[in-house]
Amino acid sequence: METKMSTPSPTSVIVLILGAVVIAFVRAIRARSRGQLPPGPPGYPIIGNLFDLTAYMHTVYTGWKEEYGNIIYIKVFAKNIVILNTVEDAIELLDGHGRIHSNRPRMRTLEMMGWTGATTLMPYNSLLRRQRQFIKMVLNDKAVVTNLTPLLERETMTFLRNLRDAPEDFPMHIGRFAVGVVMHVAYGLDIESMDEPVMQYVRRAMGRLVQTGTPGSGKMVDFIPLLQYLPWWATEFTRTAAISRPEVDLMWSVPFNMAREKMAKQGPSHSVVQLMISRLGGVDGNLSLMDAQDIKATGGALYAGGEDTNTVSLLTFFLCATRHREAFRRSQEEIDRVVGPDRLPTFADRENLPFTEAVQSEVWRWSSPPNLGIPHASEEDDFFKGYFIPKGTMIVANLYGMTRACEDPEEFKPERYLGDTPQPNPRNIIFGFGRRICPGRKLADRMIWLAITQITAVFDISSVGDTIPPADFKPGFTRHPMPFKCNITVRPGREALIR
Ligand code: HEM
Repeated sequence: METKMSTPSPTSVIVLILGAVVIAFVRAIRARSRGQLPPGPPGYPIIGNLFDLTAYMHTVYTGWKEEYGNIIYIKVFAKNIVILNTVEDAIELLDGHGRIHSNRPRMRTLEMMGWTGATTLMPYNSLLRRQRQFIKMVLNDKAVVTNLTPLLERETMTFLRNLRDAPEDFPMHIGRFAVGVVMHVAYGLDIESMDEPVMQYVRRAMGRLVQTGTPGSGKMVDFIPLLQYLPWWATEFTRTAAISRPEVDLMWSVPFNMAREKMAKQGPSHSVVQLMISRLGGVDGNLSLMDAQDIKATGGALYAGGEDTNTVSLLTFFLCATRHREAFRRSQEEIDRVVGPDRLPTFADRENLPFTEAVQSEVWRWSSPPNLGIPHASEEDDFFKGYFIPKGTMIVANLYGMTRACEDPEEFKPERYLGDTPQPNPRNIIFGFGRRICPGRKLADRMIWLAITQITAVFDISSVGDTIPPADFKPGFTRHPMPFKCNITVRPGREALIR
């Protein structure tokens, strides 16, 4: 644990806070003098909308939309925040004005926890572009189809087997499936069991990250940067950050070293970390310290970006299958009709299974895995739809709100994507926008499709007795359903499909 920070006196802390307050005030006056900011709820002098921040900002923003419209402005201390509530505005601003709005705000919460350098946190600079290029080489549409299909088929079969053998542990099997795919894609490592030592390191750091919640959802250090200089023992968060840093260091280093060793023995696999090591000249020890750190950070970001989002997607699928039996049965009937009982559905069947496709879409719309996009930041002043967006503004896409801009948003209705006037595809929302759009979206789409479709073909899923699990979710960056139970049984005549 790092304990070496010097301890500031109470006077210097007060001076630091007063300094931040004065800077906030001056910046606010300058911003207002340059143009009209978007509308938003009134805040208090100096602290702005601080008291509006909660762990459920997505529902707050969605409620504000009724009152203030599609583009909303709030301010917390010196930080300008613009919330985008519609897909059209998000595409126009984050994609159309992508040159200006592709940066990330400093996320000091995460930096203090040791995540500096991870793709997700990087400013839009040449190093970030290099990370994304390497990720793209492994996860572009064509590579995902040609190189990763055997991996997805293998991992899905393990998932089916685990569900058959211990159905009550379905949340654990979901986690294992997501880990199996992501560890392979990120590092080229095949994980047999969640008890492997490397997974202990990875899960410890991830557990703390997931608990931390949405960037910008209320940690004071994200709004008063000077607080980062508080001693490690001063607040609950500084203590958490101090514990997290060595954990993240291990999470990044241990699988990186394993990938490097494996590669030295077997040659490079189709994985981002191994590709980066080989292209940056590192198998035989020639990797510079900076490159090594950059590769570790990319691996860590891939794991963090891919594991939890996919776990949440599948937990939500099981929740929906339990709550909405008719939709699940209709999907089963479609698969039975198209594929028959004697084999598992494969990607070759995908275009002939429109209802099952619609189930996947509706799972992602009904509960967008991340409630909010990862914030973008503006590199320059900009004008958008008559509003002034000052340089440095944090721009948040309200994914939850966007997926609810439809008729009966709380209803689970896959039919909304079928027929003559289908509703827009949630895949154009939940993966974010512009130059920072999720680079793992094609992989996520295929891995979730295969898992959902094969599980539907093989298993019956139902409630335990008459208890229908509620649609309750934990707070946080991703939308985890509250723990729930369901019955999972192999359908009669389908036993032989699980090998
Ligand atoms: C259902 C699954 C997933 C969802 C919903 C999702 C969603 C997102 C969103 C909303 C962003 C932010 C985009 C923006 O800034 O506008 C993002 C970024 C990112 N995602 Fe995903 N993601 C998923 C799966 C994956 C997978 C499988 C991987 C890789 C294995 C991955 C890796 C990343 C990375 C590295 C970033 C950061 C990109 C950057 O900052 O430039 N994600 N994802």
